[in-house]
Amino acid sequence: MITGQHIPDRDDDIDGYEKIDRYNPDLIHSLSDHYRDVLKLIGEHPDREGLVKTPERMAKAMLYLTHGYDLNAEEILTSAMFKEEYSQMVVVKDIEVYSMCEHHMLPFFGKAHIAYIPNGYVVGLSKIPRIVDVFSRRLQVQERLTNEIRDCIQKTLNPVGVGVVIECRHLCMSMRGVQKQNSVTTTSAFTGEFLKEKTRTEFLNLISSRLS
Ligand SMILES: Nc1nc2c(ncn2[C@@H]2O[C@H](COP(=O)(O)OP(=O)(O)OP(=O)(O)O)[C@@H](O)[C@H]2O)c(=O)[nH]1
Ligand SMILES: [Zn+2]
Repeated sequence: MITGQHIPDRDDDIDGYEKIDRYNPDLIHSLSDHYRDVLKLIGEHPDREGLVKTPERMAKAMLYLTHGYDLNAEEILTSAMFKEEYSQMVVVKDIEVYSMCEHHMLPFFGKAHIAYIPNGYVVGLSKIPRIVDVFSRRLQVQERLTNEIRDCIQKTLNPVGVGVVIECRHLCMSMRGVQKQNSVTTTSAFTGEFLKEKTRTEFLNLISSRLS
């Protein structure tokens, strides 16, 4: 039985998710208590030396792995938009993705490749990987992650088009379940010019080429 349970204040709303005070010590304490119970329920001894600090570590790790709920992708993008007459495709590829599937809360990880064609404004390059983190550091499915990144860039930057390709390995498919060690899932989402075959092909060629 957990005592002194901390129920987070829910007073704000980002992207439809309720904002919590993620690093509130009471919340960490309450989550640690739950993880201590989890350890007992899987047959472990939470008081043995190696596990004494584990519930707190798990609580802090889980709060970190879901910190994307606290971030506002539109704010991040609008904080670094610059008027620029560049009208060719901008591609940021091989962006590391670490997320957790919402079905098993096991990691999926891999790479995102993102492109847009500016429409009077470019965005600070670092902001593109930052918005990948906003949406990936949540409980996700790969398809929704892909669409959320596309929609956020389209809505905020209003480019001529956006292309997003994500390739990931899902631990719920390799270390358990169907146990396929080498399968990779690819998802994609496009708007505007990227719906045309010529532009999409240019993007796909650019992300498959390697710098020597
Ligand atoms: N579409 C999609 N499915 C996912 C993703 N991550 C995990 N899944 C799947 O979610 C499904 C959940 O299916 P269930 O049958 O309810 O769960 P399960 O019994 O654990 O399924 P198995 O993994 O087949 O053992 C599984 O097929 C997972 O492979 C994702 O990002 N996108
Ligand atoms: Zn899963």
